[in-house]
Amino acid sequence: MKLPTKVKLVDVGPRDGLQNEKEPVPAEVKIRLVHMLQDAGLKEIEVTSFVSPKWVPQMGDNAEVMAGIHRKPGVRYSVLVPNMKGLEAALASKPDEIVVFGAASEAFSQKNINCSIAESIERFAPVVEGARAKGIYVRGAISTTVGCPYEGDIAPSRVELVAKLMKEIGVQHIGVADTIGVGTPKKVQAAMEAALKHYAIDDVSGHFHDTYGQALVNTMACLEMGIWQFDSSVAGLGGCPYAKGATGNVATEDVVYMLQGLGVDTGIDLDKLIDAGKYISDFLQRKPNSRAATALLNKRAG
Ligand SMILES: CC(C)(COP(=O)([O-])OP(=O)([O-])OC[C@H]1O[C@@H](n2cnc3c(N)ncnc32)[C@H](O)[C@@H]1OP(=O)([O-])[O-])[C@@H](O)C(=O)NCCC(=O)NCCSC(=O)C[C@@](C)(O)CC(=O)[O-]
Repeated sequence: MKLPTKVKLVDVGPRDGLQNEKEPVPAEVKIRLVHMLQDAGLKEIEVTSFVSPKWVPQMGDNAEVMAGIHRKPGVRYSVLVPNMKGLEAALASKPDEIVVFGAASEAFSQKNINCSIAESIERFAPVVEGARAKGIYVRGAISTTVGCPYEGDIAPSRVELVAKLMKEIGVQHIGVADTIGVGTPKKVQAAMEAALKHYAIDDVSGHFHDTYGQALVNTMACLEMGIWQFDSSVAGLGGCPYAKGATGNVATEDVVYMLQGLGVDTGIDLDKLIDAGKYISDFLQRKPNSRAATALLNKRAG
């Protein structure tokens, strides 16, 4: 089995991880979490989203959080942007990367961003153009690539179509998301193959929620295809407000532990990462949702 020799993890904890929290998480806590993640060696952090605060109140402090970060050289800071209003606000906070986010399912597109897939592409086109004109890298996330909470199974052809549409408007990288964590390895590989019809292997990443405990094995299935970029969330935080019942992303700690065991370089210090996960979990008054973090914290406690 030939695996990639290095893997890039984007920690989406501060954004995807916290967006669904009911109680407000103060900006200073989010900023400290970002600082702990960068100190642990994360090279890209998805910090926040410039969406409507009526839709996702938890991200209403986007500008404050971005302004409060002491940026570390070599670390990229990305933010979600759904439309031109979001882009204008995001540009002021100088992200390295923006993420436009669509879906392979019509129903999810309507619930999440209040428009059809075709309308979303029309909205994204000037966003992509505006960001790229400023030299900002544009990633596209495709939600519900395996299953949708409203439509059920999603065929790979639907993923391929959205990847094609995103490519046509200049999106530079595609994140293939299993929003509700229903995927199993072959289904996830099929969704990835659909995206790879329009994007090179270096421009595709995986974003797996862990609802059914499949996220790590799905990550492995992608590694076997040569995919080397993944989103993950410290302490397994998160979930999408418009995907009821779905749990957080695969825990960054679990992915790092697996990759260390496989001899694949991530540049991440697992001990420091566990500290970051413990910090935010303590704040939220719960245990980290990571098997590796739990085991290593138990070991630390003796
Ligand atoms: C897309 C919209 C804005 C459309 O929402 P809309 O209501 O159709 O938008 P609108 O253009 O009609 O505007 C309505 C109001 O929102 C305001 N507004 C409009 N845009 C913005 C903006 N950018 N920033 C701040 N305010 C904004 C706008 O100014 C107006 O304010 P009002 O006049 O009523 O006072 C809305 O549906 C929305 O914000 N949705 C966000 C949903 C979201 O954040 N979901 C979670 C992130 S996606 C995710 O988690 C999945 C992912 C990426 O992780 C991958 C996976 O796992 O699947």
